[in-house]
Formats: sequence, C-alpha cells, structure tokens
Amino acid sequence: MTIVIIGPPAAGKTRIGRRVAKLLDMTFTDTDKQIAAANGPIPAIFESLGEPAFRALERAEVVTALAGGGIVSFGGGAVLNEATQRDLDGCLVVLFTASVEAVQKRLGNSRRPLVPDIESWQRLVDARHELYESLADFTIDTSHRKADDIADDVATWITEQFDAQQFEKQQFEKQQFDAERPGPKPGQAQGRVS
Ligand SMILES: Nc1ncnc2c1ncn2[C@@H]1O[C@H](COP(=O)(O)OP(=O)(O)O)[C@@H](O)[C@H]1O
Ligand SMILES: O=C(O)C1=C[C@@H](OP(=O)(O)O)[C@@H](O)[C@H](O)C1
Ligand SMILES: [Mg+2]
Repeated sequence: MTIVIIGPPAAGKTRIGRRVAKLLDMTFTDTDKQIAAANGPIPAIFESLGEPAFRALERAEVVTALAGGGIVSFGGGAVLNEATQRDLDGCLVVLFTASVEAVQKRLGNSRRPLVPDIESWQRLVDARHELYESLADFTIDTSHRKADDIADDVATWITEQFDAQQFEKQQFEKQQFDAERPGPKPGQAQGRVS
C-alpha cells in the first residue's frame, strides 16, 4: 500500500514525510526532489519552461513514485491533475494543513514560485482546500507541534490502517476456507440423524 502526503506549500510534507518513512522503515520519495534531481531547481523550471511544463514533469514523477510504493510526499499542486486524483483511490492519503500564522514563519527566505508572499499562499489554499479535503483519508494540522511528534502520530495511524487491512484479509481467507471445507458449516446445527 502506498501512502501519499498532500497539502499546501510549507505544510511540512517533505520534512515530516521523510521522518514518517524512517519511523516505519519504508522508502521515501518526494516528487519535487525527483523533478529537481532530473531537471534542476524548481524555480528555474517555472521560469524557463513555465507552469504547464512543470506540471507535465510532475505528473511523470507522480506515476513513477506511486509505482515505487512506500511513503510519497507530493508537491502542493500535484493533486490538481485529474489522473493523479484517480490514482489516489488506491492509496492511503494523508493531508497536512497549516495555519497562515505558522506558514508565515516557515516561508522565510525559501523560494516557491507560486508563493512569493503569504497572501498568495492564502489564495492558493482558498482555491484548493476543498480538493485536498475530498482526497484525504486522514488530516493532521502541523501548525502548533514539533515535526517529530506529528510524524509519530502519522506513523501510528498508518500502522493502524495496515493492521485493520491485515485483519480483514485474514477474515476473508477464513471465510473462503470454511466455504470450501466439506461437512457442516460454522454455525450450522450438528445434531445426530438417527
Ligand atoms: N511542524 C513544524 N514546525 C515547524 N516548522 C516546520 C514544521 N514542519 C515543517 N517545518 C518547516 O517548514 C518549512 C517547510 O517544510 P516542508 O517540509 O518543505 O513543507 P512542504 O513540503 O509541505 O512544502 C521547512 O523549513 C520545514 O523545516
Ligand atoms: O503548490 C504548488 O503548486 C507547488 C508546491 C511546491 O511544493 P511544496 O508543496 O512541497 O512546497 C512545488 O511543487 C512547486 O513550487 C509548486
Ligand atoms: Mg515539499
């Protein structure tokens, strides 16, 4: 099962996602890091090729990352792609949110092409929050707690989902086994016929 972390820029997807993967001993892929490794820094891609070209590169990295499994952190806009939205049906999706106050402190000197200031971050969140929420299986607010504590909570939730899946699988296999076994079925009367 692939776990995908979505949410707005500076919500902590990259930093906390990496930590979650370490806690669970799973692989970690950040789609932005993959794009940058192959094509150079993201601001330069936006500048030289434009956003549509960046989104095409991003879609290709999403497909590769989802096929690889483990913990996958998306860039904030990756879920705008409709094929990606459909792909998330088969994944566990964790949404990271953050307050405008928390993000204001985090943005600092970091360069994000679509987020030159906090007002543009707020506009982006206003436009996307319904989409983010519609895709999420679990949502966590990263505004007020340490990254490591948030990672612990996310790892616990993922472990619970795995355990629940395992239990369902075992129940299903037991039902199959009972259905195929000759003789009285479980719950069926076993009285002697004279
Ligand atoms: N819970 C947190 N508390 C404080 N700072 C955080 C927290 N999570 C992330 N950060 C910081 O916020 C910035 C953005 O985090 P990042 O993981 O790059 O976010 P995203 O991938 O969602 O854009 C980084 O400087 C990161 O260290
Ligand atoms: O929200 C977006 O559209 C973007 C978010 C960025 O990633 P983070 O969400 O990791 O900052 C990066 O992919 C690019 O600048 C576009
Ligand atoms: Mg990131």
